[in-house]
Amino acid sequence: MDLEAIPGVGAKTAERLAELDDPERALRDGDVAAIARAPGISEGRAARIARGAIRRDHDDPGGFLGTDRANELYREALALFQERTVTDYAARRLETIYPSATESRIEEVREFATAAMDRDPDPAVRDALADVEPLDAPGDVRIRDRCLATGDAETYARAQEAIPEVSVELVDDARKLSELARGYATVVALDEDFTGVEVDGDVRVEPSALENPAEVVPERVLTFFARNRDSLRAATEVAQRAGIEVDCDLSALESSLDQLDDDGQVRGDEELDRLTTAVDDLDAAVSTAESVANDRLREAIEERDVTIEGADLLTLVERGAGVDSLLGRELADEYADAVAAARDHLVDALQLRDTESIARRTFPDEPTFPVERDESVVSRLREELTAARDRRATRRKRELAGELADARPAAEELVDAALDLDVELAVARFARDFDCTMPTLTSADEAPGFEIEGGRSPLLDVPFEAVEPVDYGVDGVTLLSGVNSGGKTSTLDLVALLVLLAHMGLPVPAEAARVERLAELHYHAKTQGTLDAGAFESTLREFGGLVTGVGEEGDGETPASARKLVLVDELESITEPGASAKIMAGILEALDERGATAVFVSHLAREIRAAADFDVQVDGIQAVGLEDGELRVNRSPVKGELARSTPELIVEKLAEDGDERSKAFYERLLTKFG
Ligand SMILES: Nc1ncnc2c1ncn2[C@@H]1O[C@H](COP(=O)(O)OP(=O)(O)OP(=O)(O)O)[C@@H](O)[C@H]1O
Repeated sequence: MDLEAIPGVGAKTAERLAELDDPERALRDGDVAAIARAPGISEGRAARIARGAIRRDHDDPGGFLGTDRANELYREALALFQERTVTDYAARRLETIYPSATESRIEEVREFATAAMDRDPDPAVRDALADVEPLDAPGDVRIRDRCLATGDAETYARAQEAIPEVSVELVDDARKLSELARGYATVVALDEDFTGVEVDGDVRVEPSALENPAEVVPERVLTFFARNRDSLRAATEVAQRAGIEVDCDLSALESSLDQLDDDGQVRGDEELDRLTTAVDDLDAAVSTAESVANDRLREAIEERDVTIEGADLLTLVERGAGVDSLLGRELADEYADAVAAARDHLVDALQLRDTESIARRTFPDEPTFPVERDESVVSRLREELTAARDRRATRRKRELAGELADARPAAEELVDAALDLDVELAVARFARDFDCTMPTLTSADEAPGFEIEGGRSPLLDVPFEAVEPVDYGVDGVTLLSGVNSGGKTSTLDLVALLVLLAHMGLPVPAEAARVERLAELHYHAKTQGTLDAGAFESTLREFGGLVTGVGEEGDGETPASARKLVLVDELESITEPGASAKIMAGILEALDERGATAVFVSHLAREIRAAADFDVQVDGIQAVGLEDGELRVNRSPVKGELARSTPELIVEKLAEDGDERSKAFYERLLTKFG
């Protein structure tokens, strides 16, 4: 894959990405977390790269988000999904979903989202997801008790590549091989020529070892599964609870994982545990056995009156014999009993089997007091037990690694499926939390503009339950008038949000929605206060560029602006009211000529309409009345109605309620609003 073909990836970034284990897979899967593991690539950048790769796959020119406010709303929309993920992976992965103008991309996400909406956001699955993480491939396993040996330079290089966990040694003769066998517990010779060479130590000739690395280093497999055990267990639970189909025998995987401890050692093997405990407890058990013998013997001696004839005593003294020979003569049976008890204790305490006969020789047959261990026998016993333990551990490691080696791809699939489920569940929760539907996308020829029924923005500053549904549809250039705080800005936000979600391929918070498939969304937020001359000029330039499509690509037949949705909030505040009404009228005329869809929120709707040379559509967010000094508002704009402003409403109220004399004054005032 040519990484530099991805939009936004230059030579340097391509080099960094190439350092990943499998950059193609990461990019293909939009795995932002994996891409961010490349050196010097932040998560934000990783998300941009992943989006770039998707854009390349779909021939998507990008650039849907035409303004800062559009971009800001996209971020807010994305955050609503990200809040509903459990894993970091899923949160990052969601960043690959972006508003696109390309049908195939939108369709791809729509298919995914439609299936996701059927998912049941079960809290138990949510809990299980908390421990699922992308699998970590340990690259730092180093095995020091084994080495590979070869006399061939090419095999040497292949071995280093295939099994980097062990050291590879160049050997040309049996002498070198035997030197190695002294330094390593096991030497695996890779050349057929070494067959039959007599060398002391564990030297195996295995010419096919490089094809089965797991047999030489079962630790590779075991460490991988040990490191990822928690994540795999959690993913297993997720799969079981959510009923995800994976090509993996989950109970076999679970039982294999149960046999591993955190550092990749085999656990739960009785024989291995017995041998390990025997090695660990050997010294203590020998000391206790010694005490058993001595306590018994001391007791026996204390209980006995020894009578010895003078002549015998004399012989003993003359021979220089010690008290031991007296013990042998007088207390032979008691000594034998005491030593037998000590030997039994040792064999029982350490649960010895194959090494029982060696263990019994720890205490001598010849009577002595105190009874003492034979250190050389204890050493031999230790060696035998340690070797048996290591043999058992290696065998079990090989067996378990054999069981697990083939399970790795399935394990990867399992974790991927669980992580992907988290992304789906975030979409499912969003759809449920905000009563969503899948929007319809139409081409401008089929139906231009947008049509929203019962849209409710989750971005409002009121709890979602309190959000009143809004119906609104626009096709062409429209002015949106409305009472103060009636919800004009909120309506633009709602329209922009729905348009963005629809172009992301995601469900929208509305009873029904239809949106024209657009190339760009230009949403201009309200300007704070009058602009100075410079800022005014640059804003005007921006609109100039927008309406004339300068520097932008059209598709030849339709002018570029025709596939842009333009949303503008109170542009009048950029300069004095008289001038801004004229400017806005001019912008609307230009947009109208190009067949664009645009909604301009303005308090100067009347003035703009008067200044425009075409019949501008004016819609209004109407106050239904004043209640206790508070406006009651119909949040759905009424088509073709210029909304009465708040001052007008108050004048009207005074004209109705005032006394006869002042009433005439208010009525006259009211006519001014015309
Ligand atoms: N659909 C709705 N449901 C419930 N509350 C809403 C809705 N739309 C708007 N509001 C409430 O009305 C407030 C004012 O809305 P918004 O700022 O959109 O009005 P506006 O007409 O743009 O105001 P201004 O005249 O100051 O520009 C919002 O902060 C929100 O609390």
